[in-house]
Amino acid sequence: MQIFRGFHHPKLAKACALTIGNFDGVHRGHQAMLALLKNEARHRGVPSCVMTFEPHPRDFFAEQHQQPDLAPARIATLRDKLNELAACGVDQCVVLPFDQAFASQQPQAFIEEVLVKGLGVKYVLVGDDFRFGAKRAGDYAMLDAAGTAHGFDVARMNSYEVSSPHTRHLVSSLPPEGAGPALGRPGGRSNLRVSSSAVREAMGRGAMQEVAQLLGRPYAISGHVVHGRKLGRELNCRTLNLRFSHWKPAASGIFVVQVHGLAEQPLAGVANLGIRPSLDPSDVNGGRVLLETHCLDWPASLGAEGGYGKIIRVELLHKLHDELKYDGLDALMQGIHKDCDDARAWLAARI
Ligand SMILES: Cc1cc2nc3c(=O)[nH]c(=O)nc-3n(C[C@H](O)[C@H](O)[C@H](O)COP(=O)(O)O)c2cc1C
Ligand SMILES: Nc1ncnc2c1ncn2[C@@H]1O[C@H](COP(=O)(O)OP(=O)(O)O)[C@@H](O)[C@H]1O
Repeated sequence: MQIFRGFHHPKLAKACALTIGNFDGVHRGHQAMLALLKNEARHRGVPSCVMTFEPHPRDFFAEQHQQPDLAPARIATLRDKLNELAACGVDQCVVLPFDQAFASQQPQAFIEEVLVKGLGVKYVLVGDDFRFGAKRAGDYAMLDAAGTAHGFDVARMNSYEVSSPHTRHLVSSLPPEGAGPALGRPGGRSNLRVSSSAVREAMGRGAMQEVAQLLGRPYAISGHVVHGRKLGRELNCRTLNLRFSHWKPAASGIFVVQVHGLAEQPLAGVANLGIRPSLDPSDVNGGRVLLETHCLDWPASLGAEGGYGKIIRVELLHKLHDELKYDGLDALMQGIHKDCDDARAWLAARI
C-alpha cells in the first residue's frame, strides 16, 4: 500500500475508488466496506484508496475547545491503522492532517478541490452516517448530486452487525426494537452494530474476547522496541517497551499477551499498557503511554538485550486488572510476579 501525506503528490494515482473515514481499529464493519471498495475499484480498473485523518477530527475539536473529554479514546495508533489497511489489500492511503483550514472547508470546496481535482475519484463509498465539510453540512445527498454533476458514482454502506456469544449481552444496553435501521433483528435475534464506539466500550471494560470478535482478530499494538529507564532488570522483570502514540488509549491495565516478531513461535508474556502510576512522572518516559511486555520465557538465543530495535506486535488476549499505584518498588515487584503467575495460569487453562 502506498501512503501519502496530503493529496498534492506527483505519485498519487490520477484516478481512484475512494472511501473516507477515521477507520479507528479497522474493525469488521470497516473490513466489509474495504472489500466492497476493492471490488468496485477492480471493476473500474482504478486503485482503491482510503482517505483518513490524523489527528482524529474529534481530537482536533477537543483541543480547540480545551475539552479532553471530547477526544475519543484511541483504539489504534496511526502505524497500526496503516498496517491493517494494507492487510485488507487497500492500494493507496491518503492521510490528511485535520486542522483549522480543513475543518472550515465548505462541502462543495471539499468535493471540487479534494475529491475531483486532488484525487480524481470515479467512485466514492461512505458509511450510512457520513457527514463532511464545515459544521458537518455536507451529507450523502449532496455527495450524490455532485457525483452526477462531475461524473463519479457514490454509494453508501449500511451498518455491519454481528451476533455472537461474546457480544450478545451488549444489546441489552441498546435502544428498543424498531429504534433505528442500525439494529437488525431478523427472527427476533438481537444483533450488535460493529462500530469503533462498540470496540472502545468493550476495551474500556477490558473484555478482550468481545474486542477480538468485533475486530475479527485479537487486539494488538505494534512498534519498535525502545529503551526505557532500565528499571526492569533491577526488578528482575525486564520489559520490551513500545510507545503508544496517543495520550488516551481505549484500553489500559495489565494483560496476558503474545509477542510476535522475536522468535518463530509467538512468545507468551504479561504486559502493562498505561502510564505507570507507581513511578516518578518526571523521568524519561513519565506521562507517556507505553506498552511494557515481560516475556515469561525469554529464549536464550536472543541474548539478554536482543529485543531493542526490533519491530514486534503484541496481542492483548486477556485483561488481569487495572494499573495500580504500588507503595514502593518491593510492592511493585511482588505485584508483577503475581501477574506473571496469573498469566501462566490463564494460559495453561486456555490450552
Ligand atoms: C506485568 C507488569 C505489571 C505492571 N504493573 C504496574 C502497575 O500496576 N503500576 C505501575 O505503576 N507500573 C506497573 N508496571 C510497570 C513497571 O513499573 C515497569 O515495567 C518497570 O518499572 C520497568 O520499567 P523499564 O522498562 O522502564 O525499565 C508493570 C509492568 C509489568 C511488566
Ligand atoms: N523476559 C524478557 N522480557 C522482555 N524483555 C527481555 C526479557 N529478557 C531480556 N529482555 C531484553 O531486555 C530489555 C529490557 O530491559 P529493561 O531492564 O527492562 O530495560 P528498558 O528499561 O530499556 O526496557 C528488552 O528490550 C529485551 O531486549
